[in-house]
Amino acid sequence: MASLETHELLIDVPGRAAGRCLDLQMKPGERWGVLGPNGAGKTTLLHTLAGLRPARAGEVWLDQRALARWRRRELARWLGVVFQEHHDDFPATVMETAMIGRHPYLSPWQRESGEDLAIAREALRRFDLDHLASRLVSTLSGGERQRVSLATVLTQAPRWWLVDEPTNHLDLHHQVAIMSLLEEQASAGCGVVMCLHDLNLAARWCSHLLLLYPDGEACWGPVEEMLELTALERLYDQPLTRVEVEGAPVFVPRR
Ligand SMILES: Nc1ncnc2c1ncn2[C@@H]1O[C@H](COP(=O)(O)OP(=O)(O)OP(=O)(O)O)[C@@H](O)[C@H]1O
Repeated sequence: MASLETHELLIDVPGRAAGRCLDLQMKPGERWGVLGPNGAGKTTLLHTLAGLRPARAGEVWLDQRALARWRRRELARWLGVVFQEHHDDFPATVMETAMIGRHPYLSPWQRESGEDLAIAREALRRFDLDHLASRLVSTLSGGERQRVSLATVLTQAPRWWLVDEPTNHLDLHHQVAIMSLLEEQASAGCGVVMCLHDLNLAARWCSHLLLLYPDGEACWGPVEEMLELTALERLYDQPLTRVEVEGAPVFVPRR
């Protein structure tokens, strides 16, 4: 059971006095959405889950082993992270960037094989990036760069996807494409944790939700239990209207 768990985890949000300890049990096949207003700690949590940032207290466990006991290289095969910000200072093409996803599988001096290349090509095709394979990433639009980041993680083929705002910069077609891909990954036995700002994408595509409040409070559970109007209004400090569309809840901010 390659589950991702947090044991009495307190994320380290600078300046925050306290918060609720998180005891999450996230299982392969599940799609967790992390919701909360700006500054609530969504990215901090994601980075803590990835072992990129120390917790204030508690531990993250992956596959029944504390993250601290994993070797970095081994972890790189298990956890794929899509960051919110793209740092493309290094002049690399789209294909070269996607191929970074194969590095955890290669020894230091080993060159990528034809199979590695085929995996990267397929990931680029999946994100409509094949025609941009030889372009420098620095010349791409925001949405194209986001798709390169996602394609790089698809090339990496991790067991867990940790994605900070997957639909950032994406047009509607590509928003649905990435959410479908994450659903597909979960159906194939991967786990997904994604920070989202769009309540309606969360309602439609997530199996579980974690609500993070700015004061450090938190609650979590299956999506149908978490989409409670007053809890969401308190979360965003924003009156909302709930309607049903095609049997699914849709939340609209009230003016
Ligand atoms: N290195 C840092 N130094 C000081 N404060 C920080 C640092 N990193 C994060 N913070 C603060 O911690 C809080 C949580 O940040 P985080 O990025 O996790 O929020 P978020 O919920 O992802 O927000 P958003 O929705 O805006 O992306 C914010 O108030 C942020 O300013």
